[in-house]
Amino acid sequence: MENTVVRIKDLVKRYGDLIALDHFELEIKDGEIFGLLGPNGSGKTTTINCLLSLLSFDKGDIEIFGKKMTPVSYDIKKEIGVIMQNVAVFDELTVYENIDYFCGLYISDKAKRRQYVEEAIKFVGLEDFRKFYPKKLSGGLLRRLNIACGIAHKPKLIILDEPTVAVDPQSRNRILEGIQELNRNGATVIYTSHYMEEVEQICTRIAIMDKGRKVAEGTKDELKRMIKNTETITIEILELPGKVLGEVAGLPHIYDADYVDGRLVLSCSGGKHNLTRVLDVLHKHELGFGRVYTELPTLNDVFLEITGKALRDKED
Ligand SMILES: Nc1ncnc2c1ncn2[C@@H]1O[C@H](COP(=O)(O)OP(=O)(O)OP(=O)(O)O)[C@@H](O)[C@H]1O
Repeated sequence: MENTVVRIKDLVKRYGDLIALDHFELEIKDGEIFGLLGPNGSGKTTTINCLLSLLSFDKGDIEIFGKKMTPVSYDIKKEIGVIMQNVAVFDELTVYENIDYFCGLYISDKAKRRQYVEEAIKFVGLEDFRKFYPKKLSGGLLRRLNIACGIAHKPKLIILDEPTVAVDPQSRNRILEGIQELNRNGATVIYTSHYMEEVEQICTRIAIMDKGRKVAEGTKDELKRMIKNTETITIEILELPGKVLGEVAGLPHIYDADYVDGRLVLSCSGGKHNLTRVLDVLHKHELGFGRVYTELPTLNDVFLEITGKALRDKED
């Protein structure tokens, strides 16, 4: 369980003047679902491409399964399954033929290959689409085909680069459950995404990237413990006199209080009875209020606190 599957040391990758990876380090252990989380352009895809030796780099070392990774490390490559951001299948081949083609790159025994292809089709739920050509598949089904092509040869390390972009919720859930099942069956998984909810849902350990650097790493609980925020309280309230806002802001454990558009938002650090104390103040001043909710910190809060900006674009 504790064997190192991937080790990236001091990786530097430049595109001209742009430093895409800035002394990036990473260690991934056997059996992990490792999440590489970061906003667009933070260097996730560049990391994966360097890892796979698809891209040369300026400095650093990469080892996979304890061996140095090079463009001709075919013994390593055959143990890796890759599902890239852009769907890469042949339009002129059917679903079955596509999976058979990719599986055939690694598995020459025909009977074994037939079995593996059938297992992959079943795994992604494309049984009814065996003879379909990719053009006839919806975006979600096409993604599932892409995944089947990447995992049919039963790789020990599976790398998925944003596999759920532009995928409907049903296919998205299926993909996430599928990744967890592959992991339960023994595969180590690297999963890149800028969707923090997905990473929170399935990843056992997470590295957060920004501008080619690793800004934080740990389990999701460890990451959340790194920041000041432990709870955000929101109270819908029509009117809030300035002196009451001041009183609330002065309560213990509240380090930020904001009242905008009828919403009082309080950031708390530690403490057990923050909400009760706030409501006591409102009662004392006989102020009515609407909905009240409290939220635990998210990975976005972690990113926000470390980098000063939100993790993902609004349109996502
Ligand atoms: N071929 C290239 N030539 C020049 N710059 C590039 C190239 N590929 C990537 N970059 C730049 O390198 C940086 C890292 O890009 P990369 O695609 O690795 O980020 P990412 O985190 O995977 O983003 P996304 O979520 O958008 O895929 C970005 O600033 C990007 O514009």
